[in-house]
Amino acid sequence: MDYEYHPISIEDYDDETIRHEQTRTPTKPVPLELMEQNYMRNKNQSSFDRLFLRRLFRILRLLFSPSTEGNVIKIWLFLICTSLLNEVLVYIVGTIPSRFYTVLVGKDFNSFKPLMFYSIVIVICAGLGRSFVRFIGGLFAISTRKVLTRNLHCKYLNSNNSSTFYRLLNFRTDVDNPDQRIAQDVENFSEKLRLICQEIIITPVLIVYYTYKTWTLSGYLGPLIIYVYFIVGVISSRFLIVPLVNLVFMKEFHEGNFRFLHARVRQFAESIALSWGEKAEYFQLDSFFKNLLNYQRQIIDRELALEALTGSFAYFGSILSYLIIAIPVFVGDYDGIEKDKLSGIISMNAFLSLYLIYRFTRIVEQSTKISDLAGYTARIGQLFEVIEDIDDNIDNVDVNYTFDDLHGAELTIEFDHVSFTSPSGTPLLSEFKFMIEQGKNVIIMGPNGSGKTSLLRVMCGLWPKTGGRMIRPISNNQQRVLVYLPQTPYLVFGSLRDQITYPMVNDKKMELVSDEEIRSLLARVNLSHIERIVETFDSRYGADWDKMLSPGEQQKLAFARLFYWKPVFAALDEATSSLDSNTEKQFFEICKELSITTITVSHNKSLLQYHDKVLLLDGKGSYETSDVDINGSENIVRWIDGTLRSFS
Ligand SMILES: Nc1ncnc2c1ncn2[C@@H]1O[C@H](COP(=O)(O)OP(=O)(O)OP(=O)(O)O)[C@@H](O)[C@H]1O
Repeated sequence: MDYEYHPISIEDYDDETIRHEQTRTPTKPVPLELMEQNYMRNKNQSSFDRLFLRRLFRILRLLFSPSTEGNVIKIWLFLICTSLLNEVLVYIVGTIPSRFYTVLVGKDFNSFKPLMFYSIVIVICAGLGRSFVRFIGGLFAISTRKVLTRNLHCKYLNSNNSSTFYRLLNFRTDVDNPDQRIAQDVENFSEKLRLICQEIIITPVLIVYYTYKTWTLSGYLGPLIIYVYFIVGVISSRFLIVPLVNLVFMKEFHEGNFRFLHARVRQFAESIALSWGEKAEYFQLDSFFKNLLNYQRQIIDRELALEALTGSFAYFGSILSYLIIAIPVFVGDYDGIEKDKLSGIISMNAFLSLYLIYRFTRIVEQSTKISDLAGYTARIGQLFEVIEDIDDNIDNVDVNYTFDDLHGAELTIEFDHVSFTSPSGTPLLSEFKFMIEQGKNVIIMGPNGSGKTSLLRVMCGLWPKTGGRMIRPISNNQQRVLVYLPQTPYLVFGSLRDQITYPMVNDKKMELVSDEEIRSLLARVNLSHIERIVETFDSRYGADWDKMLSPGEQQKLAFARLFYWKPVFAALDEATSSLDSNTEKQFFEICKELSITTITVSHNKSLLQYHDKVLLLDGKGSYETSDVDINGSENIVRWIDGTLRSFS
């Protein structure tokens, strides 16, 4: 399936088209306000209906699948058993006062002592029972979080199609803040689910039991009235839950933006401070925060109405039990029964129906938690759907070959009539026919925004094409085909050894890459002095790498990574922009020595001397190519200047 760019205007968004359209047609970024409007308009994305149930069942299926690693089923069964035991203990504790009453009225000291001992033991057990229910509830929440987060992580960053997260972050305008959804919404979901389950896990068993008991004492009318009462409660609370679900969804959207903004202040602290930008940041953060508070306030307003309804519902339940008892009394069913016996029947009846009603009110009382749960379910469910949608629609027209297919021949990356556009629909290259050959360095030049970096994105399979195909090699375990170095290197959240070996995934890095090897790589890129800055090669410096090294040193470290991997091709996207010309020369010479073919993006004509071919892009779809003739460097510069002038 080939991707096409068809920018969709926000007006075109409707429920059904969004998901399907956007999978095939990545759109230009949507401003935050429009995204918010879009969410508000498509409230059924976060509704409390069949979609909610479908998403919830999907999540529950994942949690309770026997192959799931989190032991959720075992913990769930354990929670049921502990809750039942706790219920029995609570019941026994409830009988203690009447037993004391009998013993005290009869002044029976002999029975008082064992009763006191028994009561102490039972009360301690009941206390322990309650704590255990909470403890196992906590384990349940952890397992839920573990299963959901790991599953999402796996789909987001560890799927067969390695660019799922990139497409999600760059092309999907229908999903905000995936990081917030994975980190925060899943946790909130797990916590709400635990609270609801803890409250009502054994309710079905108790309801069946007490329905039967009430039926035998008061006939079918008692349970029937209670069931009607419950259904009315559920239906009326549903009306108040529906708007709450969307508010919770929206609040989390703003929560995500707010956190992201704070993270950016941290990341760009120096740039902000050097541009005296504190006030601007303060006002921006404050306006985001106000938005967030606005939703939080709307939620508690709505919750007040919901709480008032469920509270009144609970109190009404206690009166209802007397109505149930009154019916047989006034209809005359109990006529002829002695008064003493009648009061016993009435009190038993009252107890049973009250208990049944209490169980139902506990369910209705979960309404606010259920509305939160529905909001989080919408956010997590939507993320699952979009990720799968991306994976189902991967561009698969390209031909990938491995080293084994080559039988010793040279590697090439071939663009076969490739066309692509920018996300806003501007054609950047049309019918592009070009071959990058092993051993022949290529330099890509052109005006700003002409699509040089985008060509590398297409080459690496990140951006979709509107036509054509590529024939390209893929890495195997022994040899990496391509390493990409951007202008601002990506420094990982780890140690010096991690910086050099990135993206190696191996706990045995220390054995695979010796300290000597690191030292020699550092020496090759003139960075030996950073050995003095770090404690050890394995001390982790988190986000501090950006501060510890100057931009030029960061670029040098990126080259150390390149020289460690020795790939066949290196895409150097302005990767030497902060280096002095001697270092630049030295690095291109090392690339040659290590047989690394460079695909360089640069505006710097002094780099021409290290390349064999030049590719000029005009940013409107056309391109020109030429061999770089070192002997006639003035000629090639003249040709480039002339061609670039003709482009504009
Ligand atoms: N994520 C994006 N969303 C929307 N437009 C984008 C995105 N990324 C790039 N573009 C647009 O695509 C066009 C090509 O961008 P690209 O980064 O490839 O240009 P470039 O030739 O590398 O520019 P420069 O010389 O400034 O580095 C630009 O007009 C840019 O605005």
